[in-house]
Amino acid sequence: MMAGQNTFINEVTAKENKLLLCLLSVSPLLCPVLPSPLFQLLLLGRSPGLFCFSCFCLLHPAGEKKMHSGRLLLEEPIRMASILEPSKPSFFPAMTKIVGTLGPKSRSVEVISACLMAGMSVARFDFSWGDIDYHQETMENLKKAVKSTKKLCAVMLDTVGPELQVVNKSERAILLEAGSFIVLTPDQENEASSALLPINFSGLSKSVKPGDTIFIGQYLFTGNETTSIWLEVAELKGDDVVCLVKNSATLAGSLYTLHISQIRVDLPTLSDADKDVISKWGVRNNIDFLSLSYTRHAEDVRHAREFLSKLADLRQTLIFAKIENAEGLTHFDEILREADGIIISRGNLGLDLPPEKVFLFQKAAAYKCNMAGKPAVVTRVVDSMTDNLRPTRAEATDVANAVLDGSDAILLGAETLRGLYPVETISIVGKICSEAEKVFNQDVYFKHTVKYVGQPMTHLESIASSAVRAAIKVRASVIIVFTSSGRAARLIAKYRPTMPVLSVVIPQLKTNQLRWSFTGAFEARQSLIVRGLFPMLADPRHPAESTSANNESVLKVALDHGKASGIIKSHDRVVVCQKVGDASVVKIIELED
Ligand SMILES: Nc1ncnc2c1ncn2[C@@H]1O[C@H](COP(=O)(O)OP(=O)(O)O)[C@@H](O)[C@H]1O
Ligand SMILES: C=C(OP(=O)(O)O)C(=O)O
Ligand SMILES: [K+]
Ligand SMILES: [Mg+2]
Repeated sequence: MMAGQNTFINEVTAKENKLLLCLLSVSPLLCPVLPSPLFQLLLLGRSPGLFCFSCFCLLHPAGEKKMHSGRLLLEEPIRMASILEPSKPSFFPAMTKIVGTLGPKSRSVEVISACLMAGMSVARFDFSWGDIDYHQETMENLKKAVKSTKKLCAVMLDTVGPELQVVNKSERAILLEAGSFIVLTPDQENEASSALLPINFSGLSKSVKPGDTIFIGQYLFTGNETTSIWLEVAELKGDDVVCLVKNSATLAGSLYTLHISQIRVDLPTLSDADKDVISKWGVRNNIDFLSLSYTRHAEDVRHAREFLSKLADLRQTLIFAKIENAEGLTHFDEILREADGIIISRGNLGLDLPPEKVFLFQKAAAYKCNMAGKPAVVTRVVDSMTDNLRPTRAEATDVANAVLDGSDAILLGAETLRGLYPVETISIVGKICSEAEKVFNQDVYFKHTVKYVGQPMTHLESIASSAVRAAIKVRASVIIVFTSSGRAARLIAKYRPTMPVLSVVIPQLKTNQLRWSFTGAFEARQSLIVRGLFPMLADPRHPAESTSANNESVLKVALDHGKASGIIKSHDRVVVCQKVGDASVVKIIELED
């Protein structure tokens, strides 16, 4: 041991828990000589005056096996008959999270409750459609559903941004014939008809040229409907654009999205209407996530953050950049640095990119998010379930691939908003995710991530990765992590443990000089979009200091919670990540009866 560093052999004895293993802190210099893989380190502490040691002894490059080929699918041959065996029921639908867009078919207390029970953990309110009052009514129902089901749900506000829309006030269906011509006009006084469509953008004729392609589809178009049209720009006439209709279709509904491939729309990413909605509806409902539609530059995220920072508690709102077009794709790296998470918005991206390129963006973007430890959300997975009880085979396979690609969450749009089977959709998507998680090659992923992070790691990162490694080695049924800011829990999730992570959010008392309040609610809800994290709010009456006695009593509550929900059973092993005094500890406990 190096001078000045203590070796701790902890005697942590929870009343009902037998301590299996608990170790010590070691100098990093010693790591190479420790047997590898060693059951992982445990301690990160502070000796008087200086941060000392974090020991990171697993996966030291020396002695490690060479990296696998990198396939993120289990390499062991899969026994064919095992595919037909029914899956064991589990207390939670999947580690991958499901974001549901709430709307006409999913706004009653009953349906929202059923969505929560089926596994939806984030509710998306898309302001491209519906006004503040409409969404507030839905919100009130969500609150009732959360209360009655006792399922926590985060709230995401999705902006309109520079979305081009066609308004059909009369809502009468519009028949369009291939080969005919139609005029797009910014004059919104006009009624929509098969000869003329009013749009919300006056700069269209300055943005396009003859030969350009324009797409118009109903709000949350699904890609397998006959209600979308492709147009070719034929002629520009002042502010109007004359187009040739390329396919016959009937436009249905009150609102359509218009998309011009690879054209920059000169409108702000956060519009005045968005700012108004955020400062009214967003503030009133303490939104957990802002889904920033059509993020095209890192500056868009910085601007949104500055705006949120002035709105009371929305300082804590996380910003998810929606990458929906080629411009956002081009600036992806800088956007990722600035954003808290990414939405791979395949609805619009699927129009802006050639179809054969979409998968590559998804894989590259999810990977970059994983390495940055920021959540990746994939949209538009089971469009056909809007009208059908089962997804197509391609869709079912696509959901599984999104999980293997590393997504944290799946975002459902039309399927839950106006679909006939919102609850069934959530349930089926959850089941597919869960099956994919089982064959996700965690070993390859883990090693790659550790290598990517490099050395020296931050103390917390080494603790987090070690907790995951230890949990897998001892086949723990769950990892329990104590966290205040949520950072420790997110870092554990970054290493994609195969077991659920119970993140025990310890509230902290704070003041804004006017009133006292507790932190914790935002942090708990915000982990509901991260793969594998299951938050639990500790009782705020519980003292926040991480003394042994306090930790033990919170741990007991967490274990009881885990047992009550069926995630922890007698004789299970559990890995716990917490601070004791100044030292961060990873300990492994084995439960008795
Ligand atoms: N109130 C608490 N009691 C015990 N341990 C804690 C508490 N808050 C955080 N920890 C632990 O402290 C370590 C450092 O975490 P920190 O960076 O402070 O995380 P966070 O910001 O998530 O609280 C982690 O091991 C975490 O599990
Ligand atoms: C989710 C998407 O965006 P929107 O807000 O248009 O539904 C998408 O484009 O996939
Ligand atoms: K939107
Ligand atoms: Mg979109």
